[in-house]
Amino acid sequence: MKQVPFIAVEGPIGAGKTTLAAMLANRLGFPVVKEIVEENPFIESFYENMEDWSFQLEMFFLCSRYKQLTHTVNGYIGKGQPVISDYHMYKNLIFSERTLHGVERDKYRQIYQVLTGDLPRPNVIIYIRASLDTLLQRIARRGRPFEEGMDPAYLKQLIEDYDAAMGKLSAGTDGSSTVLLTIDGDEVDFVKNEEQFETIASQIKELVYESI
Ligand SMILES: Nc1ncnc2c1ncn2[C@@H]1O[C@H](COP(=O)(O)OP(=O)(O)OP(=O)(O)O)[C@@H](O)[C@H]1O
Ligand SMILES: Nc1nc(=O)c2ncn([C@H]3C[C@H](O)[C@@H](CO)O3)c2[nH]1
Repeated sequence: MKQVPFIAVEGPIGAGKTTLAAMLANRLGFPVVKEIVEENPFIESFYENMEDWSFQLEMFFLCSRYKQLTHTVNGYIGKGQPVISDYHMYKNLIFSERTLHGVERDKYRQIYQVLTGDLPRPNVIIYIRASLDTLLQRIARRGRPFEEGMDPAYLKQLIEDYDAAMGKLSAGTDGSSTVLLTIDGDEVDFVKNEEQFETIASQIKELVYESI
C-alpha cells in the first residue's frame, strides 16, 4: 500500500452518504468522520431565506469542516491510519458557488483556498448519484424539519453541480489524483441488498489494498 486510505463518500443531499460511510467503516474497521449538521446555528434560517443567510451558513460549514479535518489528519491520516469521511472538503465549493454571489463569493473563495490549500485530499471518492425523485423521497422519509420546504429546483441544480464537480475531481484538474467510484443510487440499494453492499465493500477493499 503506497498511500494511507482516505476515503470520502459524496453525493447530493439525501443520497445516502452518512449511511454508506457508516456501513463501510463498520465493515472495513476504519474510523468514520461525520459532518456536523444539526449544530450549524444557521441551517434553519438558511432554508427559510437563502439570500440572507448563505454566507454565514457556508462559513460555518467551511470552518467546522476545516477544524474536523485538521483533527482527522493529526489523529489518523498523519499517523498512517485509514479514515472514511461522509464528505469531501470540495463540497464547500459545490454549495457555495451556487448559494453565494458577488463580493461574498469572492471572499469565500479566498478563505477556502487559505484554509484548504495544504490539507490532504481523499484518494478515493465514492460518489452516490441519484435522481431528484429518489432524493426527495429519502429527504422526506428522514424528516428533518428544516428540509421540509426545500425547493426541488435547488436540489435539481445541486444534482447537476455534483455531476460537474465529480467529473472535474476525477479528471484531476485540481491537481489531486483521486479514484472515483460512482454508484447509481436509484438502482443500487446498499441498505436493503446485502449482496450489493458487499460488492461496494469489496471494490473499496481492492482499491485500498492494491491501488492506492
Ligand atoms: N440505499 C438506500 N435505500 C433506502 N434508503 C436509504 C438508502 N440510503 C440512505 N437511505 C435513507 O435515506 C435518508 C438519507 O440518507 P443519509 O442521511 O445517509 O443521506 P446523506 O447523503 O448523508 O444526506 P445529507 O446530504 O443530508 O447529509 C436516510 O433516512 C437513510 O436511512
Ligand atoms: N448550503 C450548504 N452548504 C454546505 O456546505 C452544506 N453541507 C450540508 N448542507 C446541508 C444539506 C442538508 O440539508 C444538510 C445536511 O447535509 O445540510 C449544506 N448546505
